[in-house]
Order: sequence, then C-alpha cells, then structure tokens
Amino acid sequence: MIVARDLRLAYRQPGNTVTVLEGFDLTVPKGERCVLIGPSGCGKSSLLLLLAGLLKLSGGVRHASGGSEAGGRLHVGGQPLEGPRPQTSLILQDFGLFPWKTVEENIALGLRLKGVGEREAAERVRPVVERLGLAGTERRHPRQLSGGQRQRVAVGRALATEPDLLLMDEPFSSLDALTRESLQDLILEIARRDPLTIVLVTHSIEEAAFLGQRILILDGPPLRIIGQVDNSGAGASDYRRQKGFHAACDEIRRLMVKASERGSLR
Ligand SMILES: Nc1ncnc2c1ncn2[C@@H]1O[C@H](COP(=O)(O)OP(=O)(O)OP(=O)(O)O)[C@@H](O)[C@H]1O
Repeated sequence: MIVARDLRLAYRQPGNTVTVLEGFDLTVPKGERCVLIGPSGCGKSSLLLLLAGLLKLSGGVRHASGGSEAGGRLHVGGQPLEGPRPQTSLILQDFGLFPWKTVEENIALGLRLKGVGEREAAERVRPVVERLGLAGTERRHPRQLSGGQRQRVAVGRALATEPDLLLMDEPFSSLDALTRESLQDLILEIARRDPLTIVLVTHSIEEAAFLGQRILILDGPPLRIIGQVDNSGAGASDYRRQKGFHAACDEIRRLMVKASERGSLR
C-alpha cells in the first residue's frame, strides 16, 4: 500500500534548517496496522503529512516564515503520490471539526467536498452515525459533545468516504483513559470489518501494542527506524489481557529506553 524510498525533507527558515528525513525508507503492506512511536520532534507528523500528500515531494510547501523541501519516491496504492488522494483519510489530534456545523454535517464534509450531493451524503452518513454510536447527536454542534464523542465524529468523517488508507496522528491523546480505550476498540472493529491499511502515530506504548500489528520505534531528527516489534497477535478485543500484549509493551519500552540512552550519549 505504501512504498517510500529515499525520502528527504528539510524545513528551512532564515538561519536554521531542520533535516527531518534523510534517505528514509518505509513499506506498509496493504491491510496492515502499522504504528509509529518515538520521541517528540523526531519527525513522525512530518512523515504522516508526506504520506497524506500534504507536503509535496518536489519543491515543498512554502510557509510565510520559510519553507520545506522534500524529495524521494513515494507510491501509495500502487500509484506515485502527487498530492492528497481521495482514498486516504487523515485524523488529527485536535479533531479538526467545524464548530458551526452539526455532527451530521461534519461527518458529511469529506463526501460533500468530493461532490457528493446533499441527499446522497445524508444517506451515506446515517449508517456511519449508527456504527459510531452517535445516533441522537446528529443535530448537535461539537461544543455540545464530550471529547470522546467529538473524536468519534472525526473518525466518522474519515470513514464516510470509505478510504483504503487511514492515517492518524495521536488521535486520542487528549481523551481520558477509558474513552481512549473505547475508541481504540472502535478502530480495531472497523479495521477488522473493512479492508483498511492504517498508519497510526502515538506516544502511548499501550495504544501501540493494542492496535499495531507492527510497531516501528523511531528516533530523530532525521527520522530513523531504530527497532521493530512484530505484534501479529494484536487484533483480539481482549488482547489487553493477554500475555502477548504485555510482552509487546515490554519490548516497545525496552527499545525506546535503549534509544533514549543512546541519544543522551550522542
Ligand atoms: N513547519 C515547520 N517549520 C520548521 N520546522 C518544523 C516545521 N514542522 C516541524 N518542524 C520541526 O521538524 C521536527 C519534526 O517535527 P514533527 O512535528 O514532524 O515531529 P513529531 O515527531 O511529530 O513531534 P511530536 O511527537 O511532538 O508531534 C521538529 O524539530 C520540529 O520542530
């Protein structure tokens, strides 16, 4: 699903250049749930923006205060990635909901942006609302929802367009522990039902171990894969109570500690 080779990315500002990616390779097979975990500032979000097609591979995006330059080869879904693709959905930490739109309008947004008519969008939103446990909240605005419900709306919006690739950047980090677990359960249930490839960025070892079939331990910048945990047992709804889950948590923690010790010696 994702084949990235020799990715390069640098943010340039007057008198300061941050090299975030340098010769970075990544392969994510179709249908895999791949988790990226690593210290703050190592370049995880930047990688996700590239995978989403939001940072261009040649020329980069210009910012008022400077710019970025990116290069390398990136194929998503068998095609060279030249910009945002309709089959990719991105969920961010701050939900990205429009406060003036209702729950159903927020969920329908991706469909409407793709030119789907109002009536068809409403019909396609209905089962998503049901599936996410949001029935009854359709006419409410985000301020009238709890944090967990808001993030459900964000998940709903990402799924309404029936993506084949779901990219998530710390989607549940602002939620309390139990709400967070219930949303992790939801993502797992969705991934089991739909043919979805998932790339999730998280700071939570438990979230990584519960959701990821493969967990990449990262360091940087420039971003490097310094370890990998194969966690093929993940996917059962009671995995948090299984030995494999605890073993995966221990292994992720061990690799992260090793990386941070190595970093502090540099
Ligand atoms: N638009 C930008 N302009 C300049 N530097 C940037 C820009 N965006 C990110 N950076 C820098 O690039 C590096 C990587 O940032 P990035 O947000 O990708 O890291 P991250 O691993 O996602 O961090 P976090 O876990 O804190 O979200 C950091 O040093 C950051 O300060």
